Amino acid sequence: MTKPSIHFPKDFLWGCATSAYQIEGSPLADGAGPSVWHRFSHTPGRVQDGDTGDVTCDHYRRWESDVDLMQSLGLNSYRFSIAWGRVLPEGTGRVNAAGLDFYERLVDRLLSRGIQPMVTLFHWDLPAALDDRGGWLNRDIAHWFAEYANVVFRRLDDRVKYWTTLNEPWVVADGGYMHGVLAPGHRNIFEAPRAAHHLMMAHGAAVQAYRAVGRNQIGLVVNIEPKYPASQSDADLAATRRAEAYMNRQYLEPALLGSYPEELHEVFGDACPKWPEADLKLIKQPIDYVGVNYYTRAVVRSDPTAWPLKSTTVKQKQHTHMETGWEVFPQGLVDTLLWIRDKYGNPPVYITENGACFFDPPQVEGPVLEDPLRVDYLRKHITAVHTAIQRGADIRGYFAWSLFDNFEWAFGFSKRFGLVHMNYETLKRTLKTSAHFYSKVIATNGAAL
Ligand SMILES: N=[N+]=NCCCCNC(=O)[C@@H]1[C@H]2[C@H](O)[C@@H](O)[C@H](O)[C@@H](CO)[C@@H]12
Repeated sequence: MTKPSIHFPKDFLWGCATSAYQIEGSPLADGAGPSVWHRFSHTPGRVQDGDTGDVTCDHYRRWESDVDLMQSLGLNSYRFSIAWGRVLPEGTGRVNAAGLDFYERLVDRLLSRGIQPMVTLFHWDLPAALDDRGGWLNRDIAHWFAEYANVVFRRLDDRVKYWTTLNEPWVVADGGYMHGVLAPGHRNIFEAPRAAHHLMMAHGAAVQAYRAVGRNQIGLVVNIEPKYPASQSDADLAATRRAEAYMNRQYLEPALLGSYPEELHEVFGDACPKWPEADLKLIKQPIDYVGVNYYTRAVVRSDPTAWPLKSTTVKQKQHTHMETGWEVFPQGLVDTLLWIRDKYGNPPVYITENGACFFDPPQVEGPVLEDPLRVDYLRKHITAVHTAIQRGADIRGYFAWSLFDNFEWAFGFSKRFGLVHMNYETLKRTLKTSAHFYSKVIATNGAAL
């Protein structure tokens, strides 16, 4: 039987995603102020092998040829983030013209190559000067973030059609304030929900500011990891509900519904704050789309000894090279997209990140490096997106994570997610077979899957 031909909607965005601290390098160049990730990566023991973002892919200096590489792949869109500290070195007040100019030149070159920019305002690299003033623990950060957003909107909204306020606030609150494994490295259950709330207030303040000056689209990017109970026992079902509320609903629901899931009281206990209604009203600014970052699912088992969720995830068979063994589970992406369709009124959705790190075979020299596991992962997950579209989900684009191998936060350079291999000594970019595969998928709008 011939395979039914797959076609995506006519104006579907096909892109790759990156973030400033992970690919740019030159974190202090041309007047830029340091971020919390500059400090964190320069603190011994915080990042594997002592890796830092000082050079990484050197995109800050190689951006022109990198945009030409994107064009050669046939991308019609590119998702990247702006480093807040390049634009406002102290986080507020003085604008660093050189920093803003860098991003303006990048946007102009992308557009000249027929590539639509999708710009993230915050992808974890908070200016260190603001962390010194409390960072995400200070309610004033909503105003600081709106001030920064306004500077960028006024310069670029005539050319940037797709804006994102925050990338994955869950990771910042959970990694940076609950477990302390990411910048700024706090381990405090009383801080985590406050950081989470102030992140969402900043999101709302930036969207509110955008409506006064912007004419295009703005949204929020969340990581969604669907939770499946390890058994139908009451304990496992309750643990699964807590895990889903903590990761998947804690940010989406204040943004879309103006309320927090009740299960958060079970997670945070007496650390669970009570917020004024006005805060929730600010957070619930109408947005134009939801960005979904999908990597894997979690099979959840109750574990009363596990902090703070009292649950653990059960490792599954086929998984990627992530330490916690992210399972390859494309059905989870279908389930996630239909869950959003049904639970939140079928909002426009972009898959703003999807990809995998595998232990790619030893990097032999040559024009193309073989990465069959990543090709298989991308094929299955892009097919899952198509399945969800056929079942009525309003999906408008897909961004592979990531264009290049890059700085994978606390894992440093040990994890490779790129469709393009990065030689960190020579900075040579080498296409992997997944890059060629993705090019064909884009060129045929999905038919080559
Ligand atoms: N779903 N799930 N699973 C568990 C939670 C995952 C949270 N981490 C991410 O999604 C990060 C996102 C980040 O934007 C990017 O900066 C990171 O490089 C990638 C790869 O790590 C992903």
